[in-house]
Amino acid sequence: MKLQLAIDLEDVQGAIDLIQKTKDSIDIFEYGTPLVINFGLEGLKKIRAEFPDITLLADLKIMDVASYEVNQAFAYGADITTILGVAEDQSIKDAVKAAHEAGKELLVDMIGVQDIATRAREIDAFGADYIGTHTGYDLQALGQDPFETFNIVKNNVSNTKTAIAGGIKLTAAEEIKSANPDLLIIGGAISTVDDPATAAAEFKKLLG
Ligand SMILES: O=C([C@H](O)CO)[C@H](O)[C@H](O)COP(=O)(O)O
Repeated sequence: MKLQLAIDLEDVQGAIDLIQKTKDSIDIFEYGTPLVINFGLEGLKKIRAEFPDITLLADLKIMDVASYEVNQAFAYGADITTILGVAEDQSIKDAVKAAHEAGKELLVDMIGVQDIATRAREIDAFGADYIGTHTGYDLQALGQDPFETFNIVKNNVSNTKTAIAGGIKLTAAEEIKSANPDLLIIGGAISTVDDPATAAAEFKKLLG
């Protein structure tokens, strides 16, 4: 199981400081959607310049013009980018093709998908690298978590690596272990605490 830190901060220097503090424990750093909104891909380029060797995911949550946007993410330094599972089939197929032609990876984010089992099987057939079960902030605020949906996804894919995200805290250790995703994505539970380095190390220890 790999650990991804979602950096949903509102400034690039804060992201750089957070990477510096946590890099011993994190496998993949996510240039989060708030950074994309505030600084575009120029912020990603700055982070790549500071850290040439880390694995960077750009959380673009692409919906259309997939080949172009996927390639832009890679041109600015990403190793992985994201498209929404609710996008058109053609967009997801184009995104997979563009990512693989570039020698990079694509994560399909299932946020907002209603028929999880059917869409998971379809995305599995499209050849995406990761399928991400994701309870967004707006549903976290209503008390929802991603674990039940994750199991539906896991039972409906054969080739695609599984990822899980959405308000996951260390107190969910037993659920994390039982879900056993290929990629555990943690944001606020590391980035908003007083000691992010220790929090990241605790998650890493849990992954074994
Ligand atoms: O993708 C995310 C969200 O939509 C905001 O952009 C978060 O990165 C994801 O939910 C993980 O962060 P936490 O929920 O804070 O763990």
